Amino acid sequence: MAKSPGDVVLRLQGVQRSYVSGDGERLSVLRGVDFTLHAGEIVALVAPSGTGKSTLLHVAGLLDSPDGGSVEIGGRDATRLSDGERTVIRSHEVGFVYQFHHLLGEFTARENVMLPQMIAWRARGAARLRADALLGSFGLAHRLDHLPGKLSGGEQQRVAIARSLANEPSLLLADEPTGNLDVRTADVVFEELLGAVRRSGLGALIATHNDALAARMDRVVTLRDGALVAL
Ligand SMILES: Nc1ncnc2c1ncn2[C@@H]1O[C@H](COP(=O)(O)OP(=O)(O)OP(=O)(O)O)[C@@H](O)[C@H]1O
Repeated sequence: MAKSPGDVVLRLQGVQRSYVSGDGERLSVLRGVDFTLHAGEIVALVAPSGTGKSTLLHVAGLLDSPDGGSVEIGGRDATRLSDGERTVIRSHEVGFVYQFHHLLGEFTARENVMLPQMIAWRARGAARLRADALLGSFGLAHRLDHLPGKLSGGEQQRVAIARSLANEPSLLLADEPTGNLDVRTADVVFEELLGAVRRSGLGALIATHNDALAARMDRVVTLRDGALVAL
């Protein structure tokens, strides 16, 4: 659901997550992450490889549960909800974009953007209209019936971005969303992503290794010793 500018869309408090490796050793990746993201705000997450960016995005997007702390989306602490309630929040409130598009190869561009809407119980006709409008806004009106395998890398990633916005989430989480594209295409697609996010008024946390892309966002944070700090 769209939020008013300034509304808190994501609040992490004291979030901890560790992994136990094969030889029984514990690796504490997140050691007390505090973070607040508001509607209309785009934040870059820039940190060296292996410091926990993906872990943080998975926990923030309710794909993974923290060992400690709270994850509030739209004012509700997801760590206190059932799996079913978390799934509903994830599908209605959170959009994800990954480095690799993860489109379903046997479905067309339009169908890939319709699917999450139908899973969230939107009527087929309305889902189709929204898919066509979204894909059109990314310059893909002539690619609606194409299978992902018939699209260029940039087009595939645009479809993935359109899909992430299909259910009008309040929160967008992106993990190297243009990291798999050549520099020029990455630049264009990233600009389109930022434009779409700004128009939607949602809050976005976008992990990138690219300082130039990070500089186009509203603020930059990094992970240091398992905590999130401003850069
Ligand atoms: N399921 C897992 N089991 C054990 N260790 C894991 C698991 N997932 C991640 N890790 C470890 O946790 C640390 C953080 O991983 P994560 O993928 O979050 O880092 P990242 O900052 O996203 O890295 P990159 O930029 O390379 O994608 C790494 O040392 C990784 O090996």
